Amino acid sequence: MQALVPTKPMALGFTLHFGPSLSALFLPLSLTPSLSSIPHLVLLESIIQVESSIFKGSGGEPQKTWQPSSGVPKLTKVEQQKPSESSSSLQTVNDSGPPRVSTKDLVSLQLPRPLSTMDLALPPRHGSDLRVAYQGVPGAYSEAAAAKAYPQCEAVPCEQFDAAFQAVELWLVDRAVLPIENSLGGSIHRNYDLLLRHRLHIVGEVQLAIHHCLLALPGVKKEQLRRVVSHPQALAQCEHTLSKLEGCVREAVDDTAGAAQFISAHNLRDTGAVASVRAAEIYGLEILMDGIQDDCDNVTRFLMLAREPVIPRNDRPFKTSIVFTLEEGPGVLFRALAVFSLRNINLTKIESRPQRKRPLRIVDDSNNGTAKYFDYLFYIDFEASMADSRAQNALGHLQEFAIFLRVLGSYPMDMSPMRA
Ligand SMILES: O=C(O)C(=O)C[C@]1(C(=O)O)C=C[C@@H](O)C=C1
Repeated sequence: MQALVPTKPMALGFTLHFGPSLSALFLPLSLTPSLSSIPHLVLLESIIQVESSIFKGSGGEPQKTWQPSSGVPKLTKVEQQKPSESSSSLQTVNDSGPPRVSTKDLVSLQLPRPLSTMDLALPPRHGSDLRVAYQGVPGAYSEAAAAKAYPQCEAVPCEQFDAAFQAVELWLVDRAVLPIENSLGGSIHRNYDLLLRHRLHIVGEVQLAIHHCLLALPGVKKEQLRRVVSHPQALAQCEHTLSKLEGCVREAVDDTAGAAQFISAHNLRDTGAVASVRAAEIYGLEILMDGIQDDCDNVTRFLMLAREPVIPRNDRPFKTSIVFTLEEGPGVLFRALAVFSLRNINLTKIESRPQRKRPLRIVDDSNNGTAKYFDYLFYIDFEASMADSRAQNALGHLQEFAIFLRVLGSYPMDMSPMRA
């Protein structure tokens, strides 16, 4: 676990080091103007990475850099062997003529093999070389979601959601895992807005059971607390329990684990944090209360984001997320939803967000009291893959009358058992 410290040499022959120092090991990524003002370097590295991902090594994972000599055993002369005995051994120095290479030899050479359509259909890299951005500091639920989505990945903390989006766009990380909705608190609107503002693709989803604890410095009693700090969603999810803590005010901070870190760093004996068991372990806090969420079924759904989309498939349950806008008028939203119902496509989520650039629409200025409507963006998740003709036809139909339509991603549904 570490803050964002890309140390890979860039194409211009020097190393970019964005991480401040070792002492800031847990400092999350914040994209500063100076960092975003180096697009040419980033572009160069992007090109390298695009090229390198064309090749696959024998381990089944795309290699970061393809070096023709790296996996190839040195070709040495096979001594004291008659040619007839060494038909399967590769000889470079052969006095009796050029070496003969059999297919068996080629297998042992471990040359990169060409990609097949099967490789392309595989989910994106889940290997240990993947860097995954999340919002928060170590111990945040988002970090656990990143680990569930990409086991053994290197989770990269980011200060804000926006920084996580940009980190993927700038090739500083490979993926981002960000919360989109919670079963108690509802939608995380900021991420809906950012999905539209950025050009990333949803490549997967992961659902995480959220188990909140009330944490404090060792030895502190519940009655001593005058303040409880946490992420606003976490505070809302524990409303019932927290309202029973007398004389305690609630304060929102960027993330749950950040709240725990804050108490620990400032030795605050009058402050508690709502955070995870892992946050308690990392920041040396004690668990005063366990499982304090209002409902034991507290689940947050996270999206996995990447620069490239996954290739939609039909052989396993897929979900597709879209965003669109409509003309104003009676029944237009009804017609939009009907394109799915007509094809028996199940909708799993619908969300509307005001259009920032066009928040008000004057519909009638003939009266004294001018009527104004809000204009909305509609976000819909439906249970079908873009490889499914029903989905293609539904979106073709929607496109006939939607002013704007974008597919945010078509990706495998999270069917895994719930775990915290
Ligand atoms: O603060 C964290 O630990 C987070 O990962 C953020 C977050 C959220 O944004 O909803 C994630 C899951 C929980 O629902 C509470 C907070």
